[in-house]
Amino acid sequence: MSKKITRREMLKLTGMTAAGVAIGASGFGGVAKALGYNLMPVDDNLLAANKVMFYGKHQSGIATPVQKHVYFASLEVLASTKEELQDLFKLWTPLSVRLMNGEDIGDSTTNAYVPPTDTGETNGLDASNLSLTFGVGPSLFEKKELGLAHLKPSELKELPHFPKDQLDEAFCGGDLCIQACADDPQVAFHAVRNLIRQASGKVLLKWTQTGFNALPANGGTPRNLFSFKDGTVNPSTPTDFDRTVWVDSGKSWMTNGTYLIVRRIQMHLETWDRTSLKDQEAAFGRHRDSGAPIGKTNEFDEVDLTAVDKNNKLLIPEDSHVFLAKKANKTILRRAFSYSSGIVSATGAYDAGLLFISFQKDPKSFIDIQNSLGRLDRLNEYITHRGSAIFACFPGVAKGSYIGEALFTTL
Ligand SMILES: C=CC1=C(C)c2cc3[nH]c(cc4nc(cc5[nH]c(cc1n2)c(C)c5CCC(=O)O)C(CCC(=O)O)=C4C)c(C)c3C=C
Ligand SMILES: [Fe+2]
Repeated sequence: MSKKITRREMLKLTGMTAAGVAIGASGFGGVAKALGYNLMPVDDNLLAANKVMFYGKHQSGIATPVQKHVYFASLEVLASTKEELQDLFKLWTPLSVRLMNGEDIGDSTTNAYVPPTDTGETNGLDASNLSLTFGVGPSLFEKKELGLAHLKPSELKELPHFPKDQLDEAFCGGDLCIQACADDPQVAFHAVRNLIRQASGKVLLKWTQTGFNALPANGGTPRNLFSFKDGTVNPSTPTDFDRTVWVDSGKSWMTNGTYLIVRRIQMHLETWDRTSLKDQEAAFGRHRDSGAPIGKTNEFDEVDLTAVDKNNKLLIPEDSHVFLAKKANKTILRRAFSYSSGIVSATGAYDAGLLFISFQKDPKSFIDIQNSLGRLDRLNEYITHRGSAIFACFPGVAKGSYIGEALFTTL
């Protein structure tokens, strides 16, 4: 059985690295071995209840059916060499498998005089369909000390300023991200908390956001805080995902990876709640209760942008959200969560809205859709974009490999 790394021992390890102790060409792995650690891969436990697989061609948390909760963390990297960062991902790999198995990150502590290895707040809970998705932001490649500049994909650029953006730096950017999704909020939080704790001195939390989804018992589309079904038109088949989400083979270290775009969008519930149902439906271009396109009956009926009423008036208004989004003729995977984070102190309004997360093989698809929504989208009256970040999500991890290996082994 592999020897687990306790926090105290980890502090010794990270402390040594941070202090610049010569650790030789084999880096962290060498030090770990010398101290008696076994960084052998941990397996997905096929018998674990409510479990999402860690290993695979693609990372979890993308094609994984959306869970009830998210804990999204954007991180600043403090590691000062590429090897240090690589070692961090090597360390996070077996810990992530354990977390997604619903296990503690280490053996339970028998010595009451040291802090427990695992923080412990998920004791008694199962894996709760935890998924973990790791990505790297454009700013990581600008850190000269890491020497990664030549590996930055041309698609990985900070997003342009969009009309109506009112971004708050407190919810923007990041060198790394961890998207932890689970059906229990404490399981998602615990995963990020323990990964960060074991990475002491290597990363700092930059910003975080929790979110939730109201998943109907019959498995239907969740409703957002404006009460509309959100996520109806989305890729669903493996062919759709190949077309829309996964970076094609031959595209360097990003092959089988994808680009994650996150936008923290405040939804002005007070204004919405004073709006007539007719105007609410006109803003989206869909009926609220059924989720059907205006003029149709069923949620999944085709959205026909040319359909007219008896007066030859477009059924789906030209300035509606759906009309403009569809008009861009680009596809993305939307995997959003609602959020509620108290109030905006300056106004007393709800700080609530949508943690919009999309995955696409090329960020240009998102940019084209957002530009199409632009100043015209009737929804703009009710929403404000407050946060924004983009991350390149690694391909999936093969057993025996580690998160991000393709990036670190490309010359
Ligand atoms: C740039 C991409 C998009 C942003 C930002 C965005 C914000 C946003 N959307 C809703 C609610 C709904 N969006 C719906 C459809 C829809 N939205 C986008 C893109 C963005 N939305 C696309 C590509 C589509 C699909 C268009 C199509 O082809 O039909 C819908 C309708 C139901 C559905 O298909 O999911 C809703 C509802 C909110 C509240 C919001 C910001 C807060
Ligand atoms: Fe939308």
